[in-house]
Amino acid sequence: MDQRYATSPEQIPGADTARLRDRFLIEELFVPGQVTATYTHHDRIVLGGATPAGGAALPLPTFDELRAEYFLANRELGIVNVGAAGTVTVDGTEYALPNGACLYLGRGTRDVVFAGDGAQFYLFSAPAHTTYPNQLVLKGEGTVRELGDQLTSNRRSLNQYIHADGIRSCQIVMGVTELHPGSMWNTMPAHTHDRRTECYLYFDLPEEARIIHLLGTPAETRHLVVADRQAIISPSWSIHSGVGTSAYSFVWAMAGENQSFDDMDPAPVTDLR
Ligand SMILES: O=C[C@H](O)[C@@H](O)CC(=O)C(=O)O
Ligand SMILES: [Zn+2]
Repeated sequence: MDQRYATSPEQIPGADTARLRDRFLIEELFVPGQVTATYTHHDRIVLGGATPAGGAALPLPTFDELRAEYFLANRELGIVNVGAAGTVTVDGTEYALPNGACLYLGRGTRDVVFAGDGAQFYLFSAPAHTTYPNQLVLKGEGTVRELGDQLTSNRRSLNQYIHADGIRSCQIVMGVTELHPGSMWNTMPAHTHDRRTECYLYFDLPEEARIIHLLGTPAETRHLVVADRQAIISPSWSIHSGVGTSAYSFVWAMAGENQSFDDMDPAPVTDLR
């Protein structure tokens, strides 16, 4: 399991490209036949991918770093399938996850088994104090918010799946934003939320395209060049916004002090440096 300790905004000035990528970018999540995981000490989020292959079922292991008998002993998990249709079997109950479906698994869920060649299950987990029920929601069946404008190249549909008015959880707030064709910008004007860490998994970006992802405090920004199906960690003090050389989608997911989606500190465009 990849371990990433927490970073402070004081570490941003002077960080070169390699350092920024080591700290904030996860380049490979979907490795056929494997479950990958990164433990970030920002809000103790674990994110990764489960990619079944060769017709074999792929169990979710526990990891030494968790000091837990099984992965979900003290945690909850949000899953979004960004690949072909697959299944997740949870303590004997099979859930079918077509592309774009989101499954929530509560604390205490013991056995989690992924299956389906071509399925790519994105995993986002946070510590949980109690058990909320396991629940599945299909693509487009959450709360949908239409954001942005063609004139500012940021028309996008934001789907909220795990949130206060949808699938309930202890900490996780999770959904998928889809850029409309011809729109390239997400989350601009940008924001921070000092009470939550957020991660983005960019996907459905053409192979030759890239996203220029902005991070840092509003007064001290940097960028990462991000390829398809790579993830970024955005500490509470960092903006998280990107522009693609092509349209794309991303899974956004947060954990921390509260679950209030609109608890954001705006970072006006004219304040960015
Ligand atoms: O705190 C919320 C997150 O940054 C995202 O949900 C923003 C987003 O998906 C978008 O603007 O398209
Ligand atoms: Zn945010």
